[in-house]
Amino acid sequence: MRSTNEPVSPSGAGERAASSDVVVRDLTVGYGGAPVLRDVTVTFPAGRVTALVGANGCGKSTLLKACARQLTPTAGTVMLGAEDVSAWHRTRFARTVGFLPQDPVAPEGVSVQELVSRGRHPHRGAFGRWRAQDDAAVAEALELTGLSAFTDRQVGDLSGGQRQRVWIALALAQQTDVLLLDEPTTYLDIARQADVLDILCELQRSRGITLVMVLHELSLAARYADLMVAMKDGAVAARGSAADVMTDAVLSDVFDMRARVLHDPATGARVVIPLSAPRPGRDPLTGPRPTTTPSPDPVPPTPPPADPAAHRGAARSGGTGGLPARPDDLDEVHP
Ligand SMILES: Nc1ncnc2c1ncn2[C@@H]1O[C@H](COP(=O)(O)OP(=O)(O)OP(=O)(O)O)[C@@H](O)[C@H]1O
Repeated sequence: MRSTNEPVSPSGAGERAASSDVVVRDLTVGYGGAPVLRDVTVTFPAGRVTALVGANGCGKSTLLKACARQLTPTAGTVMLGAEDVSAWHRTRFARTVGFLPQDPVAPEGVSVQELVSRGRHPHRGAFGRWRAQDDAAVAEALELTGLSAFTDRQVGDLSGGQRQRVWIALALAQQTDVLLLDEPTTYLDIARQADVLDILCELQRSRGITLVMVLHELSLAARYADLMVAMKDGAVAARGSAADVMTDAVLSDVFDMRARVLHDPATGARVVIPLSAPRPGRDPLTGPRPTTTPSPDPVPPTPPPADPAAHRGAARSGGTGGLPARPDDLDEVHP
């Protein structure tokens, strides 16, 4: 996969002006007449990276699908800037908005090159002619995703992670101003996750595209997104920077769990530590407490802090639940 320190060469779409905000207004949408989202209003800012986070089933994919015109709202609108996209011709929409669903299915027997080339369909002329710029866009997408050596392989023969990169390449080949990606990193190993997000964010910077991604890995979401939108029960529960959204309180609310967020000042990264629900005989961080005979050399209990103010702080935040002392280089983030 290509190093993201290299500039991304503009092939066709590279020098476009920044796209418009994606504005979701009073949106009610669902399946078979049953709403999943009710009166949702949220803006995904132009030329920025937004991460959509939230528990399984809270409506992230539904929101993305509505933005991609895969679902028809029963009320409300999706706008690009000041324009209601429901009125757009589908070719115009496909040239402007790219969408990668959660579990795309490749046609049987299709090669990597063929599938990625489908990203160029909206750009084909009146007679469907294939042009040099289409070749360039496909080659660039394959190179960016590290798939240049895979062009003749059948998509069905690839690993889950390789297949996911093919779908990302298809979305890149489409060269749209807006990219909506539903869990683009799910099947990728940790290095490929960072590669793909580096590439997407580099494209966002160099081309000014608007990127909206559903991400389950909160630490990655916090690291890469300019804006985080946390959803709960079909509504937006929190919206803001990682510092605003990645807090113990928001995560506890949105995911219905106890969590502790650590901030690494060296990298700016935020790391979420899920804590087990308090249960008798179970330490929230380390799991079950031994109930049998103590070891011959037991670790002495941690003495209470000398500073009474530290006691009060711990009590206000619900206590630390017997957590070990924080590493020195990690600052805890509080709401
Ligand atoms: N095609 C469908 N038909 C009927 N109900 C659906 C359909 N797709 C999703 N739902 C329901 O809509 C709700 C929201 O689903 P959605 O896929 O938007 O959640 P999500 O936040 O993306 O979840 P996950 O993190 O598990 O992908 C869920 O209750 C789900 O069962």
